[in-house]
Amino acid sequence: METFVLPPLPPRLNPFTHTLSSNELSLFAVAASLGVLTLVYALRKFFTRSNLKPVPGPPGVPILGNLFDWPSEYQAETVQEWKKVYGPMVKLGILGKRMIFLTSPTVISELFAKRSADYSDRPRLIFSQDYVGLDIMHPMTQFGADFKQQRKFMKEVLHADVIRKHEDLLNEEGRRLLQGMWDTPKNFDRHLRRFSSSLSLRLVYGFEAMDNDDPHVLLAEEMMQTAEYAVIAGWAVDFIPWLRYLPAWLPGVGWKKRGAYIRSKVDAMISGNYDEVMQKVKSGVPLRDSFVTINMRLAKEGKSTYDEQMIKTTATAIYGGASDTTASAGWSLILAMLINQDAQRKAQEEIDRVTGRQRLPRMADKASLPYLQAVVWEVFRWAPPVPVTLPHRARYGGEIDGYEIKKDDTLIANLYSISRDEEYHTDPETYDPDRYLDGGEERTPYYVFGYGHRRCPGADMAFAQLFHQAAYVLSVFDIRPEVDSKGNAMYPKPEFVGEMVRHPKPFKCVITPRWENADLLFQEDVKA
Ligand code: HEM
Repeated sequence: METFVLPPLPPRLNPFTHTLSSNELSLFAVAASLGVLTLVYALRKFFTRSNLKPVPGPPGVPILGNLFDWPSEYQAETVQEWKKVYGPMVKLGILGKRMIFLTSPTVISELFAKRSADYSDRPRLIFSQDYVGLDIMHPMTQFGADFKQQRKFMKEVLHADVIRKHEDLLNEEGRRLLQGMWDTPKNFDRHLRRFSSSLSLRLVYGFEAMDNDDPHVLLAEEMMQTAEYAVIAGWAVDFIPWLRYLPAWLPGVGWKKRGAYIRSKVDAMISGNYDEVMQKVKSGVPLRDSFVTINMRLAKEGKSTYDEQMIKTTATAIYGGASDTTASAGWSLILAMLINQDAQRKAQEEIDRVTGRQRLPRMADKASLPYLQAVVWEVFRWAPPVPVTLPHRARYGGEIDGYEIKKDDTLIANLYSISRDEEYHTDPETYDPDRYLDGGEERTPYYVFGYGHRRCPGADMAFAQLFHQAAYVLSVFDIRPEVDSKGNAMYPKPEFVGEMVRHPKPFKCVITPRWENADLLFQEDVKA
């Protein structure tokens, strides 16, 4: 098969929303489409008059609209600034498509939770869905029968009770994380990355990743990168659907070949890992029970309603949804503990009261560790790993607070805006676990996982994983700032980057054992 190297990513845009990539677009297509659009726009304006208020937003330019306003970096923060000018809903129009950012907690929960059936579809993206084949992956599946079946399957395997059954896995990977941080504390970010990848790989396929160069981790990363490229790079055919009928040999239609190439990568991830598990099972190679082996067995025994294709794609969606997001949360936890020494000390004192420094915490200790729970929730709020939801499509037109929503509008909730809403959270820029405790009574930020039918199906697992990581790391290590030549502490400024998943910029810290022989905790687990 013909292969080629992916070109550097164009300016990054939000998933599912696109600007035009010049190399893909024929001038003819643009000119013709602009003419048609102008006419359609004028006619529409004339014939459709509504008493509802139009959603406000930056003014833009004729036809191209807000193409040049699209925030390709720091999207959550930019939308938060727009909120101050335009209010709870901010509209951007690009080439006749309407994209509405939702910024207020009440509007978001009204549309995505209360009216979830109307606003839980995904926009139709010809390139990534038809050419790359991502339509069968849960995050991209249109709202309908397939989506509901996938969701049921996900709920069954990611339910809190099921997560509890994986405690041995969390313990094993947690100990390996501690050993890595003990041996090379400066590489804490790599150890956390491996912890997240390996945990997801083992849970889904039963493969262990001993380091970050493990071929399964590399394949998954490549697949995620190419899939993200397919979604966010910006493809003319998504704006001008008739471009799909042009033959692939025409200049400017190279995107068809590129789609096939990306599809081969995605297929390799979907089928490669699955086939390897099948092969190992057939040859009697011992494998830990995983999502794939359990469901393969059930299907073989005729006890499952899910076929092979469903098992494969769900496995890929779980791995894809889990690994980057949980790694991001893991780094943010270390950063939060570093710059909030007081919170770190309080969490460590609470852990010590429960374990007596004689063992590592267990899941059953969760109820006795309310401060640690608050520490974890506050990490999710202070640094939301997925600051804006994936885009939702309005299946019907509607009205909210006197504003008009049109059928096919793309709606994106800025979850970051909720985390910074002063009516929701006091002094929102400050990291403060106490806000949920001792009569603080602020709402637990469940919203960081989204709302309604599209709420993150991995929320319980994500919480369990970060809680476990926090409990283990804070049992054994102190996280301190570096000091300069005069002995002054050098606290990093918290800064975050990333599009779909946002994570802290690299930072330094000093990680040391809390006492001599603290390693006995994870090497022997004295009273496990
Ligand atoms: C730090 C942890 C995580 C955060 C903050 C997070 C957050 C989110 C958010 C905000 C969405 C989009 C909701 C929407 O479009 O309205 C989402 C979707 C999704 N997440 Fe997560 N997530 C996390 C971890 C996980 C884990 C551990 C898994 C799998 C085990 C997972 C699987 C998914 C999937 C499959 C979707 C697509 C759902 C759909 O389209 O219906 N996520 N997540």
